Formats: sequence, structure tokens, C-alpha cells
Amino acid sequence: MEAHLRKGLAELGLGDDAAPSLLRFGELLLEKNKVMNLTAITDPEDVVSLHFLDSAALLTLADLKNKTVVDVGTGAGFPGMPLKILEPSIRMTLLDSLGKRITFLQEVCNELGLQNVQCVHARAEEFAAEHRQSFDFAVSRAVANLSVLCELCLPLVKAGGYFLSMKSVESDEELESAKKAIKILGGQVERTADYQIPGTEVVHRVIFIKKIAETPKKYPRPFAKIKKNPL
Ligand SMILES: C[S@@+](CC[C@H](N)C(=O)[O-])C[C@H]1O[C@@H](n2cnc3c(N)ncnc32)[C@H](O)[C@@H]1O
Repeated sequence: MEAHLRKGLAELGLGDDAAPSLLRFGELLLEKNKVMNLTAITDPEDVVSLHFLDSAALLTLADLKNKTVVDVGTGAGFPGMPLKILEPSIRMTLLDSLGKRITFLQEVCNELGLQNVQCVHARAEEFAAEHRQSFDFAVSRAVANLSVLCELCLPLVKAGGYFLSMKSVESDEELESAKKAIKILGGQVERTADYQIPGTEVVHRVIFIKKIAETPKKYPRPFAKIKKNPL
């Protein structure tokens, strides 16, 4: 696990000072996963590739130093926790609607002594009421289809900031059908970037959505409405 992690971080051009903290997070994750549903990935090498290095790749594509970042639907902490561990200057909010996962993440933050991390148990569409346009970046992986996700994430982003949506490379159609929602919510697709996870054949994609205008006040709507009638 350790050799694979250090090699992968080097291939991404990232330092490996944070490797011990990431490895400890991996241990805590796999330990807790025995009694709580945190991740379907249980092989330690896969945790390194598909969770840690996949998350870390974002740091090679966007400058998150000293930025406020919210990870919407963070689950067991991806991508937010590796981003924070690898780039401590990030002011990170880890947001999830499942309280048990947030409690686990708070325990990890305490044990690793991470500063400037808020672990928040809330639904994104409710959290937005108090935190509209407050973050430089929203990030999200494996939470919902892109038009739904944009309604959850774009209201949280400041004008000039970005929503970075982590998707598969087969997301062309999904992006096309989300374009109307992105425009209504004040966003604009700036670019997509494909990257290969070091040590694997897996290629993933980040969609960069820039916040170019304020999100109209009526968004986000309650989740039942978002789901029933996506933009
Ligand atoms: C499949 S998991 C993905 C977790 C993590 N992002 C990852 O890539 O491993 C989706 C997570 O999103 C959370 N979620 C779904 N809808 C949400 C919402 N509206 N607000 C906050 N969290 C939400 C779920 O509780 C779950 O933990």
C-alpha cells in the first residue's frame, strides 16, 4: 500500500510528505468499513488507486491552495479528505446527508490533527440556504447525474469560482443534457480534462464549470422537486 501510494503521488508530481496521514486514513477507513457501509472498495491497493490517487489527481488540474472548497456528498471522504491531507492550506467543508459518515470523518480529522475542516451533516440543497455563493470551489464525485448535481453544487459557489465535477470519460451525453441546467444556474462549462490514475489503466474526467452569474434565488429547490423535474 505504502510503496504504491508514494509511487503514484510521485507520478502525479505531488510530494509524499502526507503519505503517513493518508495511510492512517486508509487503515481507519478499512477498519470502520467492517462495521459500517463506507466503501465498496476493500482491497488496500485499490483504495490507494481508486480513492486516494483519483482524488489527488484534482490537485494537478486545479490550484486549490488557500481556497475554500466544499465536497458535496463526500461519503467516506472522497475527494475532499485526500485533497485536504495533501494540500493543508485548503479550507475544506466535507458535506454529506448521512450522519454516520460525517461522524467517521470528524473522528479521522481529530486523529490526524487536521485544521480548518468542517464536517457537516446536511443535505446540500438545505445547506445552501445559509451558505449561498460562499465557496471558491465545489467538488463532487459519484453523487448524482450532472444536471441534478449542478443544482446542488452551483448555488454554493462564488461568482468567478468553479464546480469541479468528477465523472467517467463516458459523460459526453450527460454533459450535453446538463447544459441547460448549467446556464440557468449561472454556470458555464469551461473545459473538461481527462486523466489516468497512476499505476492503472483507469481514465477519469473532470468537468470544469465556472460560476459566471449569480444563481437565481429559487434554486436549489427541495430535493423531491429536483428529482421529479430536473432542469
Ligand atoms: C456513492 S456515494 C459517493 C461518495 C464519495 N463522493 C465517493 O466518490 O466515494 C454518494 C454520497 O452522496 C451523499 N448524498 C447524496 N445526495 C446528497 C445530498 N443531496 N446532499 C448531501 N449528500 C448527499 C450520500 O449520502 C452518499 O454518502
